[in-house]
Amino acid sequence: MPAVNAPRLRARTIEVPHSGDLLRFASPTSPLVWLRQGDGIVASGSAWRGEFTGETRIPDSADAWRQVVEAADIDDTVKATGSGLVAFGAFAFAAESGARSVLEVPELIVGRRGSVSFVTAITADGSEPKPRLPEAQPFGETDATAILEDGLMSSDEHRRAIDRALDLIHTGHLSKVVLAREQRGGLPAGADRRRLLARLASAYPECWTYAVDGLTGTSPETLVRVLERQVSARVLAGTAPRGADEEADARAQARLRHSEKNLAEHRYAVESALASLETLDTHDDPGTGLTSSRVPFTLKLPNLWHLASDIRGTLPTGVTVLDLVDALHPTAAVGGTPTPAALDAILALEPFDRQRYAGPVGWVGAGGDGEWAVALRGAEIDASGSITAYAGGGIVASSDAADEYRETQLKFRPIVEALRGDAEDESRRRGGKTTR
Ligand SMILES: C=C(O[C@H]1C=CC=C(C(=O)O)[C@@H]1O)C(=O)O
Repeated sequence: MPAVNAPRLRARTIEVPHSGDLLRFASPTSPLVWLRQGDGIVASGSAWRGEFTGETRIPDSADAWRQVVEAADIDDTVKATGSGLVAFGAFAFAAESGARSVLEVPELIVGRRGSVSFVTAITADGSEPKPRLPEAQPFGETDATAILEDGLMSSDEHRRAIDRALDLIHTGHLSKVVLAREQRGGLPAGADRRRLLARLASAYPECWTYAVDGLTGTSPETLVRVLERQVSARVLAGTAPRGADEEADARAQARLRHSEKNLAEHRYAVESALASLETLDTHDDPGTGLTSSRVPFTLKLPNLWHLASDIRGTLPTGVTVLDLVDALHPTAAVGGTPTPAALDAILALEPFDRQRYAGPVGWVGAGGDGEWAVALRGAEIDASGSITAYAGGGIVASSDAADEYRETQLKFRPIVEALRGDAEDESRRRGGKTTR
């Protein structure tokens, strides 16, 4: 286990009166945000930061977190989801990535779960933390808008990459590989990034709106969630465009439900998630008792339909949510099947570094609980405002390149429209609801 420079953190949580719009408490330039349906945690400052790279980036972070928690002095009488000592995290998709994987313990967290609002203050210098609700900061004048353009993977290159992936599938090297493309742009200097996050959260209220170390987006896919030892995960794979009117939409939903191509793509993803979680089921207690819905359901998002399956179980003794994140990543919803061959194909066929796109993003608590999503429908936005957005799709034997390209366009929509500044209007047009 790598030795970690773990300071003795002190964390104090208090309940506060209803805090209103949480985003008003986030930093305009380097927000730490985890929100769904108005609940969640936002944070500022840095009390401790761990950076990890390479093959062992996730287990190294799990070890580091154990050491940080062991050394910490925590007083949390609120005991709500996300209260107490918490680290936000984001991990690179690939071991070879140049992107840093991070765990970040902020200095101040403002959170809400249902009717409970709370503030956690954290110090690293031995001083007594003084939690109090800071003043809400109105959004800045400069909006976080940008127009994105194709990056290294033009539509022609995307088609060529899919043809090569299909060759690998037809010659028996792979059953499925998820190929992505990227788009690039830049934020105006001094932009208030909370305005972008507000549009993402309002257009996709049932998705996880996230911002960690510049990784920004709104994901429909729960990689894994542990609350009071209960484990849940939502596997998404298989996609169809929404219909233009109610009837066409119902037809699109029915077609997706019966599409052999999409059902196959989905099956690979569920099997990989179940197999990964079962590797942790080696403890003395009765086990995780994992269950998954036998037939996927259709999940309606403002921009598309997905096939979805929920997995549930109980956390084995001695395991934290970061161990589950390590076991699950990368699922076949973002890598492929078999995983090693799919990862090799991604490295060979995508002419860019995915950075933390399709990697795990979320938070971990001192008790090993936490919520992690797959970082989809978003972008890396660096400190200078330079943006790289990503979207991909699962390629299986019966995939069609033109359909796959259109699917990536649909998956770019949340971040592209929020950056254009019109996601709120779009959500209103669509009725703004995400439903099962
Ligand atoms: C890889 C992405 O989506 C994944 C999640 C849901 C459905 C998917 C699909 O149908 O291909 C992908 O597996 C992405 O949004 O960039």
